[in-house]
Amino acid sequence: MPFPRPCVPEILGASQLVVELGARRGLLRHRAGVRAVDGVEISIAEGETFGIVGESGCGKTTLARTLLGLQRESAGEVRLEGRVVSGLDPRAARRARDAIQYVHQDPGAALDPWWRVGATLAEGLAIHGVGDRAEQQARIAGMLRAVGLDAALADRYPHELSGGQQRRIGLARILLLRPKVVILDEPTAGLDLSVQAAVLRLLRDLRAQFGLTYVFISHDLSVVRRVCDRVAVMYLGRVVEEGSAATLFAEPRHPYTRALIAAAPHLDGRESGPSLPGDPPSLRAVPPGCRFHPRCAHAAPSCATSEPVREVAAADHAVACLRWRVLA
Ligand SMILES: Nc1ncnc2c1ncn2[C@@H]1O[C@H](COP(=O)(O)OP(=O)(O)OP(=O)(O)O)[C@@H](O)[C@H]1O
Repeated sequence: MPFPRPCVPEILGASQLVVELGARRGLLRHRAGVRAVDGVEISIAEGETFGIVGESGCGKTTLARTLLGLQRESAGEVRLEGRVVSGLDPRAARRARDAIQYVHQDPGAALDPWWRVGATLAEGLAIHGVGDRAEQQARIAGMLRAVGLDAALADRYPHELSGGQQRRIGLARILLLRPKVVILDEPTAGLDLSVQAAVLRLLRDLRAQFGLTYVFISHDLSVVRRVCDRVAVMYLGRVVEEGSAATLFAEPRHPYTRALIAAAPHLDGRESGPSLPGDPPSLRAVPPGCRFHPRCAHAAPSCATSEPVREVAAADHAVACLRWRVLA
């Protein structure tokens, strides 16, 4: 049975997506591959933060690489902004998906240790033929400020930056390419709680500033529950459950989702995870009667929703309020 979906336009989607890895087909030796992605159907709405969770090895990274065009699909299709972008050769596949960028889970790995940060950032712009040297430098300085860093950091080498600063540089690097969809692979892994909160707040601000859609891959269910509008749960290459974060964590239906939530520390119904400075102190502390979602463009009289919608996720609100808009 298909999962309920929000009524805002899809920006990125996949149907019947299958990815087999490691298969060998020869005359004498034949080796079956691993179905790392097995019939996945997803539809990600413009402007939302879509979480993908599941245990190690369930296929999250392979799905992300396939959406990006770095891994060829064995069957099925990938859609970006209403166009089918699958079934192409690797270079064409990646080119067709310029609007999707990936933030690596190890930000240091995406930076060349021998290059100053500014040179790495400029290289991305040069490859995409953006501006002359002066314009590139101006854009880099502006983007470093947008991610909360001093422009002077462009002169540093990666090892001269903290983990949090490296993550911000990783974000600056891909945002310079003006993506519409950003795949964040474990964006808070290895950070202490206060740095996690700062990174999550930055991600939220950047989403609003640049009109981004996020695909948020994480093992940390407390962070996923806090920042994602909708969540897909993967198990053995399949999406076994998908729904709004609020509903999925409150009333998980699939036994695997229940087990995953039961195994997660601090997910006993209390607010958990890093608090985000600048957020409402607690979503639950918003007085009942607030009738519009933070990202709904409609004030109470014109909004079709009658619930205290700050307590539900954006996707639920999107379903309830047909005129829901993303304020980017
Ligand atoms: N190149 C490959 N050849 C064969 N099998 C692979 C290859 N890469 C990954 N796999 C297998 O595919 C499955 C999915 O791997 P994937 O890395 O996508 O999982 P994941 O959910 O991202 O894991 P993690 O959370 O640990 O990063 C695993 O069983 C893995 O062993």
